[in-house]
Amino acid sequence: MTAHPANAAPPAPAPDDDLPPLNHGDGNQNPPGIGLLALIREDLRTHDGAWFEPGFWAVALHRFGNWRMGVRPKLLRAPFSLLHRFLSAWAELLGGVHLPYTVRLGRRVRIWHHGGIVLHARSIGDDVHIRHCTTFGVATRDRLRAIPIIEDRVDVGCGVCVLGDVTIGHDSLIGANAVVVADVPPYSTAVGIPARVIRRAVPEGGGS
Ligand SMILES: CC(=O)SCCNC(=O)CCNC(=O)[C@H](O)C(C)(C)COP(=O)(O)OP(=O)(O)OC[C@H]1O[C@@H](n2cnc3c(N)ncnc32)[C@H](O)[C@@H]1OP(=O)(O)O
Repeated sequence: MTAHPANAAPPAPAPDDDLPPLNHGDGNQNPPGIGLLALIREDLRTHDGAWFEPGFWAVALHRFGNWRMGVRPKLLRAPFSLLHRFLSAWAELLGGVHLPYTVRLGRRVRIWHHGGIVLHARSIGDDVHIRHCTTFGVATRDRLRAIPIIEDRVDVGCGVCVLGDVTIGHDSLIGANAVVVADVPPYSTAVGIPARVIRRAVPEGGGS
């Protein structure tokens, strides 16, 4: 005998229901308090004026994709969203940097070199450095919201993977080819697979 719908067990929660939704929709992932052009000029300075670098294209297009022009109606954004999708698809194809518009991206983020870079993070802080063949993303396909947070001033070596709902604490260094699957505390140097902290350089006074 089947249970009456009113008595049926509630559906099981999805494995990542404990995590906040991704930053889709109308949210603006650009840093507050600075206009689009000033932001892109700052990104260009961060990339040493190298406007031809795919890392700069990826960051500038991300800024453009989140530009809201101070108007709310989505209709006005639609043509720009399409343009953004088209340009970023081409930039990704040519430069090998995938930086979704849903990532909350800090100021002065520098992407060195290009190729094999996939940055599906919840947020990337200010003054973060990223190199070729770096991946930020999910650890398993059943937890699609479980993606990393990269705090301010993190320096990510080439070939690094940061997987799942983990946080790389600010002012940390991640060694080349490390695979990070657990939180890294601030001011750490982490290396290896799985990454382990080999050093912590907390400034005098304890840092923040
Ligand atoms: C074209 C380009 O130039 S692109 C730029 C490429 N460069 C990068 O990506 C920079 C990434 N930097 C690194 O990987 C560095 O080695 C760092 C930052 C992790 C560590 O540098 P240092 O502080 O000088 O550490 P140091 O060289 O003293 O090594 C400390 C220990 O970690 C080990 N180690 C260092 N780097 C790594 C690594 N990537 N993976 C595994 N172990 C490592 C060392 O063998 C050493 O081990 P031991 O104590 O058992 O001898």
